[in-house]
Amino acid sequence: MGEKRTNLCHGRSGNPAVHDDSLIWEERRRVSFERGRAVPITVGGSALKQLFVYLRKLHELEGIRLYWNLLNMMLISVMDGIGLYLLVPIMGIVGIVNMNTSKIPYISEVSRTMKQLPEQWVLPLVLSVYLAVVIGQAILKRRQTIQNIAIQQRFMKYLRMDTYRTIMEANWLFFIHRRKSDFSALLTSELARVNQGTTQTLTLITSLTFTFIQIGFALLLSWPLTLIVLGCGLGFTYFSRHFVRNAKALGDSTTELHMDYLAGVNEQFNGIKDIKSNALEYSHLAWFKTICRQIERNLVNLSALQATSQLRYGIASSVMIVTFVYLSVDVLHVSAGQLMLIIMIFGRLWPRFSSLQGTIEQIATSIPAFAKLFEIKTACLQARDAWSQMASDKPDAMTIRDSIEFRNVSFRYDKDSALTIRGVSLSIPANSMAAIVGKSGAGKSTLVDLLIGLLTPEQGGVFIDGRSLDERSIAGFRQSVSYVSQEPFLFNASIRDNMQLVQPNVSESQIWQALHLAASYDFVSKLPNGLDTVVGDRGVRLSGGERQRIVLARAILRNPSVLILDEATSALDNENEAIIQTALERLKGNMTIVVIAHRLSTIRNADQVIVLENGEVIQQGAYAQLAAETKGTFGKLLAFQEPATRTGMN
Ligand SMILES: Nc1ncnc2c1ncn2[C@@H]1O[C@H](COP(=O)(O)OP(=O)(O)OP(=O)(O)O)[C@@H](O)[C@H]1O
Repeated sequence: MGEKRTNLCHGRSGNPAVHDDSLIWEERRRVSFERGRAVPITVGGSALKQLFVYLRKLHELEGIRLYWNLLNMMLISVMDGIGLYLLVPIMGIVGIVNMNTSKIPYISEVSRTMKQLPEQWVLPLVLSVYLAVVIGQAILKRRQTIQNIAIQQRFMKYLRMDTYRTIMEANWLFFIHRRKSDFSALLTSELARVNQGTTQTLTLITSLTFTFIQIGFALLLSWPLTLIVLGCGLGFTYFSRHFVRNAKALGDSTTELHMDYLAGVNEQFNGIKDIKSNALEYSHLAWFKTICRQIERNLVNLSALQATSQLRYGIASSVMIVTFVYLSVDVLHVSAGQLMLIIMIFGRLWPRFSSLQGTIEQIATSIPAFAKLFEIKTACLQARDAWSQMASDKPDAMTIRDSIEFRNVSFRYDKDSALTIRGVSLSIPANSMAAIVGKSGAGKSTLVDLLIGLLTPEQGGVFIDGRSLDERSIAGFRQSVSYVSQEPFLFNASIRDNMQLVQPNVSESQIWQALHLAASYDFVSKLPNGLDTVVGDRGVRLSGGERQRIVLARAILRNPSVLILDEATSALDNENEAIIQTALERLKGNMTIVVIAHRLSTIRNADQVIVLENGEVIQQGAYAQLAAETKGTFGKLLAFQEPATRTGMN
């Protein structure tokens, strides 16, 4: 069950100063938290532009449906206004208030018409119209809510698909330089916030529509008072703009914290065995406590900000109502009906301002998520894998007839670092077996990554059958490669599912045949559930050697033109290694095999051995020929391993 991994946890666990470790994490979190707060924010800046990019996309996707939705909203607002409007004559008719409606436009005509009707009909008629309007509005509202959700979810699906595809199409170098958990955070919490931001923006549009229509009705009822309310509302919104700025700053630190939280948690659970075996639980607990505290503080600050902003609107609302009532009664001497209207207008309009403010603050908190999405997507597009630029459908696999050649290939990981591969030239004939050996860090895996086209040479080129491995040929070439990495990966599914992943229509007998070739037949057939055994997270329920053999069987099942094994037999015992050697010998005539092995007994049957040192090929030739050169690097490596081989220790 030897779980192998290379992550930051592992690096940290190697540090004996466990408590210093947690301090470093504390500092990192503090810096990242403060960075989130200290960033100079301009809500009118590029972040807002990114929100508009996505709104434009939403518009592109929904087109006419968005306008229908808007129209629906307007209808609802109009009905809301009519409902409110009808209340006035109703109250007059039933005598709740003694009001003079002659100065209110339209109402006076309606009252006059109603006076001509038989008295017993008036109230039922008005109430029926009122009921019809309110019910109609409720039905429309229901429809609009469903439409809104449908629009949001369609947009969410688009965002998910588009983001996932864009990330998947980025090249390997991009993934090397990025924290993988940031993609998980983006596809989960950050997209949820983007969804919330879009929802809030739609809500803002709805609220604005409602507000404008209600302002229209209010202007009809009493334009001077409406203008006063409007002036106060706008002034108040202007003086509350710092709340929006602070909400965005808190949104920034929320994004940082989500990403750090997910990165840390992922790392720790991937490295749980190291944590438990080295008793590092407490240092990680300290980190977890710190980040939880920061998340808590962040959310409390956000709620406090929103509550303070609403409190200010609440206080302003009371002060203004008191002032209006005083002015209306004592200074303007308005009628009871008019006063009723003033209170109704105020009661309807003022909450609109505070809800608009609240919505704008919520949009501001989600803007950093839009910005993050935009940033990662742009980086992915800039690092788009050459093959994905050419192929939108799965291309056909390529058959290699002649050779794979490296012509004077040089490569470095970062532009400021030294070359990792230096002027390598070599040729691997089709259907032969080549072994790449060398000390740790010599550049073997990098060479293989260049061969597969995961990395692009800085100088020189890789040629397949004399044709450069470029964006036109790479997609087909990748289809013909099976690669078994140093850390064999299995999905948390059954052995059968893991096999079908590479060949969906494979038959049971083909699976057993591949398992047989990979020396796995015996142990799989002895498992109580056979092929249906679930292997656990990354294959954790299997031993390291068993995992390697299943992954090897999966690679063979694909029937590739090129089979690449990067330290794929390191965890096997001598008996199983011998079985795999025989299998490779059998496969050799049908496919090109490239093997990286520290254990030199694995490559005894190789047609060609390539010895790397510091990224250069220092020896190349048949196994026996290089073994005979006892002063050469290969001869020395062999001499070093031979005693161990003799005593069966490797
Ligand atoms: N992602 C990376 N970024 C920067 N440098 C890297 C990266 N991956 C590898 N290197 C460096 O490139 C050099 C060659 O690494 P590589 O993994 O190819 O060696 P290797 O021969 O396969 O080693 P091993 O046998 O230990 O797996 C090493 O010095 C390593 O530090």
